[in-house]
Amino acid sequence: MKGLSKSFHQGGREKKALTDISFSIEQGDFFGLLGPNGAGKSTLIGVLAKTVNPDCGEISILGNDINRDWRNFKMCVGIVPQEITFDPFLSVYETLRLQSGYFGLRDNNKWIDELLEVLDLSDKKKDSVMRLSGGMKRRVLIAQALVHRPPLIVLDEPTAGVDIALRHRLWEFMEDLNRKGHTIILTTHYLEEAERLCRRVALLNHGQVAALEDTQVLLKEYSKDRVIFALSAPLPKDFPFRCEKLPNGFYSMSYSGPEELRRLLEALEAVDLKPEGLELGKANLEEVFLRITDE
Ligand SMILES: Nc1ncnc2c1ncn2[C@@H]1O[C@H](COP(=O)(O)OP(=O)(O)OP(=O)(O)O)[C@@H](O)[C@H]1O
Repeated sequence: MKGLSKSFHQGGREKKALTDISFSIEQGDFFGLLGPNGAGKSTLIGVLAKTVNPDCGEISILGNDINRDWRNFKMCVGIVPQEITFDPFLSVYETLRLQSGYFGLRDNNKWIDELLEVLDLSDKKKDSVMRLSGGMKRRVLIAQALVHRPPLIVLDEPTAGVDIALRHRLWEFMEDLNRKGHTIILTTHYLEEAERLCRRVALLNHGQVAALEDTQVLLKEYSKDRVIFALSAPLPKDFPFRCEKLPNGFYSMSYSGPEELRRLLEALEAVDLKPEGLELGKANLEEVFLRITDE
């Protein structure tokens, strides 16, 4: 996508939801789209779904422009929306057949059965969608987005409000889809989820790209590993490392790499202090997120 911008006008006021968004996602990537509430993630997904008309900019998938090649474009992408909306009178199976029809796929039953199997919905296929539990409805939404085997799958908060067991199953399912060659865009408020799954992330803030990086690079750049320990005596004032005293009396220090940690331990030994209850904390995406969105 290149130069995408979108403003909404409400009550005579202009709200810029997206400002000059430009980035590309490589085929086969597992890409995280992150950002606080109101950052513009849903608007961007709306542009991909063509439910939001951008003021300017271009967007294409595998060389198909959203306007010039809409028929091919829509075959390239499957979107799992955040909100659950179904035709209440249809069964799970009918819902998926209807969606197949939308893509002009008449003979799609074999693939629908496979999807139902892998999403553990086979025994629900005749049930009305509205009678399913929230987690099951979410799985039907995923099946619906996959009926046409799109190379790009966009998942807008697919695990919001689902229990831990199902969340893990969905993670495995997404990883499997990615292994099979599907490119995935995932938006989530669970940063642990993004950290675990996404190879690259874009962080949107106030409608702009605030960071766009390999997840591991971002972790290295913005957040440090941390060591927490207790001491039997206070640290001397001229101690060469900056340690923060926590409310529980423990000390915490950020460090980069094992060499710096080794030097800290040696410095403690040099002043006859022995760290107790030493705990190492890994850098995490939550810290990166807070730091960037705060700035
Ligand atoms: N249809 C609309 N009319 C007016 N303003 C809108 C509309 N859709 C979005 N906005 C505004 O655009 C901005 C971006 O909203 P968007 O829903 O894209 O954010 P988001 O990152 O998806 O947030 P969340 O994490 O809460 O889902 C917000 O300020 C929002 O109020």
